[in-house]
Amino acid sequence: MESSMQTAYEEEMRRLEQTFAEIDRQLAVLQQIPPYTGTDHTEQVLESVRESRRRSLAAAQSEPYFGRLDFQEKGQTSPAPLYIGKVGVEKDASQELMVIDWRAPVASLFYSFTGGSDPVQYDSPDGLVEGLVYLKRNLVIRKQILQRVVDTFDRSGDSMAVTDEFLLYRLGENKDNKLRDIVSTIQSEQDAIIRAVKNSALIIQGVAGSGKTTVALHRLAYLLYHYRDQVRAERMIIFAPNRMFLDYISSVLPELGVGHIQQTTFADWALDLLDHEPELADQAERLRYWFQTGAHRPVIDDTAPGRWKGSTRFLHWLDEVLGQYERMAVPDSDFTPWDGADTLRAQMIRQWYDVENKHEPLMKRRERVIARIKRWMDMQSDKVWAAQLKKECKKKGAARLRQYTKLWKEYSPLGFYRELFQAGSLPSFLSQELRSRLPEDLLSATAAYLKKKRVLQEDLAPLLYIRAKFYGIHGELTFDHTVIDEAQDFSPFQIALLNMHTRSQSFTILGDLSQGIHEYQGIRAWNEFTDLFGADKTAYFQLNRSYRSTMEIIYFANEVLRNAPEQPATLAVPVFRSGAPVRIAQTDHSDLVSSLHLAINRLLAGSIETVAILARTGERCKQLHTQLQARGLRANLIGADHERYEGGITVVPAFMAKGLEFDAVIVVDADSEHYPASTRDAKLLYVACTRALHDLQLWYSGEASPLIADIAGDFVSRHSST
Ligand SMILES: Nc1ncnc2c1ncn2[C@@H]1O[C@H](COP(=O)(O)OP(=O)(O)OP(=O)(O)O)[C@@H](O)[C@H]1O
Repeated sequence: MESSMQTAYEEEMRRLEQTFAEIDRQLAVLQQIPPYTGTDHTEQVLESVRESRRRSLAAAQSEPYFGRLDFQEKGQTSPAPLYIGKVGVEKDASQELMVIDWRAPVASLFYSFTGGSDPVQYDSPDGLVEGLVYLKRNLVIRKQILQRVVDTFDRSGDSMAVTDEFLLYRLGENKDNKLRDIVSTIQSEQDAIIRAVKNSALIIQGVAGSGKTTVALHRLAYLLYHYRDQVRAERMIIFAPNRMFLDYISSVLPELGVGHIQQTTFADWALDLLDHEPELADQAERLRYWFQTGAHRPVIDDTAPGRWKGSTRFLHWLDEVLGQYERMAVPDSDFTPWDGADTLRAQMIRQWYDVENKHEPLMKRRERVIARIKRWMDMQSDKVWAAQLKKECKKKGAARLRQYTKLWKEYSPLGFYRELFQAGSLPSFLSQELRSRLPEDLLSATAAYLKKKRVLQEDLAPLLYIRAKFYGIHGELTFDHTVIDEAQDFSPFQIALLNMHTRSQSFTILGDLSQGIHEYQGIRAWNEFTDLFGADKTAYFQLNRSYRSTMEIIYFANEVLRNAPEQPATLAVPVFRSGAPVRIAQTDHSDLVSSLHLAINRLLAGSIETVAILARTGERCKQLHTQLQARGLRANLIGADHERYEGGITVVPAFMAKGLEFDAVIVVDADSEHYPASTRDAKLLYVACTRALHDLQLWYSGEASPLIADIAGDFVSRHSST
């Protein structure tokens, strides 16, 4: 160790000991107070504050901070060291901040500072604070042991740039089966997103591995800290593509000290709201259909059911239908409860519906008007004095009301939706002209599913839209903030629907158009979403640096995209982390499994811990998995319904691997049949390649995929056998 670093290490050891002593002291004080279990509200609140303090101090006890920034505020005579950790620690006696919470305004300097001798500033509650940075230091403390001290900027040194040394050290580590927090190495472009203001729809286009998912989770922790009076964790929601992905990201928020945020898939959330009246059609079947290769491959254009039903055109169509329903729902007939009673004119009922309950949702209006008719009927029966006659009138009245309400049918969202597609006579609120605007095959295919109470993914947003129009959206179903991950696979209709559930358009929407492999339901350009919010209510960010993979892997994956007929808008820029060249190998069909077995063992014998075999289809994965198991290799097979990602060796279809990462990836069947030269296939292969952190191999037999056939450079090595 150089002597200056030795001195730095010793200095940090002393500081660390003082911090531990203070944390221990504060914890001891808190632990001496017996937990309050009584019913007094004030005491309960105080106890919950103490409990959360106990928990955060306990977490800080083993790793109190990870960074130090020496900052001299304008007007001060010398720089002061600021220690930054996951939770703030104040010295009780002096209120001096021993550790600053990473989300505090001053901590933003630690992340946004990119070097140079010029003054820097941060936004504090009292206005802009200016000053000079003297030192940026990263500290690795594990289980109370100071393991590393790395200076990434030193004003007294030779270079004025912040170095990537510490970041590279972190990126070089292997990954287990969970995504982790990145508080110690958040980059300035990521920090800008994390700290962006709450009330705007943030749309983030980020290349594979740019940290989108991670950044979104850190942003939630930031919003909870910064807007603590306006947002609650229970009122925030994250939509992720599948349950396995939710499991994969489930550690980050607890690591950041955040709990209770709803994390779900759109389908699970929607089906809950629809009381599980419909059932989702078989997902595996659907994926098989859209991801097949060869002559039967479906064409994807704007008439694909997912794109059609996910469009704002369909939303407007539904609006027209619901408008018709609103106009025609009230029966155009007077109501006389029994012979000899007054008659309630249709016009009056209409007035109750159109004027007095105008602001209620449709089914609520129906309920209110019918309740009003009942009250009117009670007033009528009050005029009848003879008890027996009164009883008869009431009975008659109830029967006639039943007749009347039959004319005013009560619908569930599914029941209503079904009528829109049903063959035969049209419901009164659906004109022939309106119906004829739906494509014929869409009508028949949807009707066939609905007959069995089954729906497709793209039916869920329309159903929820009908639900909202029927019953409204109550407080508990509105969100303070909504995060949508892999948003390129969402439709404009879904986003419009979620906007109805989200206060102040407070969204973090993230995705990558180059990974848009579910184009049959997703978007092609981000303006399909920005148009919904309006340009002034949207903030657009781009993340182009990729942190997951080595330079070699990123260069290679970029070439795959370049070989597609449609050129990508942006390409990933790697951080300077070099590894082995991407290995393209020809393999013989007959010894594929033994080659895989060998290659996996070779990888595991080195520094690799997680390996994925990525194939084109679920069936192929099943086959390979069985054969590998037969050779005694323990591997996890991941299918459409998989709920957990266990790490180790994984066999998974490329489309299911989206969002995940592995130390090493072997893409099998990278031939011209499985990955022809189409943009769809290029995106799929890009997703597959960018799952790898350190090692990527593509194996093919026969003819190599045209997407990889002529990629050349020192980032790739070609082999005639595996
Ligand atoms: N600032 C950072 N410091 C350290 N690691 C980082 C940083 N940013 C991202 N990473 C790492 O890069 C990897 C990719 O992150 P993440 O999965 O959030 O990216 P993504 O953009 O959502 O990727 P994809 O679109 O491919 O699913 C993760 O291992 C994450 O920990």
